[in-house]
Amino acid sequence: MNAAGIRCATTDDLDNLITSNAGAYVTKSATPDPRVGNPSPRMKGLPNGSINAMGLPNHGLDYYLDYVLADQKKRPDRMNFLSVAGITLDDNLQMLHTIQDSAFNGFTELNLSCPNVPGKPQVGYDFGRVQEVLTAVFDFFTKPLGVKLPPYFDMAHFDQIAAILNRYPLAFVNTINSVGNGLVINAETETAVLKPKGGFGGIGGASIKPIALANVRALRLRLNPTIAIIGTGGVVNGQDVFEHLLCGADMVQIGSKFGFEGTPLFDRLNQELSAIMATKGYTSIADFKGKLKTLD
Ligand SMILES: O=C1NC(=O)NC(C(=O)O)N1
Repeated sequence: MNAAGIRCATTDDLDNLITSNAGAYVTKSATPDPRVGNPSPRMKGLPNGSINAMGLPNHGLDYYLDYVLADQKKRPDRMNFLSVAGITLDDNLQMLHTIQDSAFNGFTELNLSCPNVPGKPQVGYDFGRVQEVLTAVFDFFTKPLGVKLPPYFDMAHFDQIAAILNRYPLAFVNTINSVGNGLVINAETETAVLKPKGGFGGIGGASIKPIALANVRALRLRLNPTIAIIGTGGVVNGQDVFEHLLCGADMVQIGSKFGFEGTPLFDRLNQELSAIMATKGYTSIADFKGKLKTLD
């Protein structure tokens, strides 16, 4: 499926996704009200990925909630994900109450990892805040909900975030969001390529795959088996999908590459993954999911 933020901000984008061979879709992370986001240029394609400092531009929760409600009426058998990214805890709770009180029966993805709202730290890097948010959310929210996490880079942090997440009835954890606050420069003009935040932005694409796979594997080894894992980050071909699944992902999202290639990507990845499975004699993802071997 797509990753939140990529070709999923408008009803046209979402129509393209539901008529594609993607297994599911997720909507652009919503704030309670429409949001313009950061000034452009705020996203740049790179030779092996992308950098972005979008700043959560979106049409507001009602726009996306209306869309998924209409979709679930038309296609009750299909999975859909509604992403929310409140700037404050109150915004998140307000949006989740709206979703809880609505007829929506799909998955909610609570984005705790947007790196691009100036002055707002990523909740995912403040473990106390993560606990505060999830305690408040699960005080009332009973529908399937998962969290979108930033990448972690320290074994103790994998231990700490997993210990927190295991205390809540999460349907899934989506790991990772972009690698926050990288910097891409144009050496010829001696200028940062993005306008917002002095050019700092989230990095996506092939270069972040080792970080994404590590986070998928570390969390799969630590989270309760009742918590599914969506693997996101660095997927450009069927082998990358295979590697995410091997690390323990139950589903895979594609961001940067989907941004460049569009919906034909899903057909290509499905074909490439099927070819790899056939070569290896696997007839089902269950044959190899989570079965990464180590050298010890
Ligand atoms: O969670 C997010 N991750 C990103 O890389 N960018 C967007 C954004 O800036 O809106 N949000």
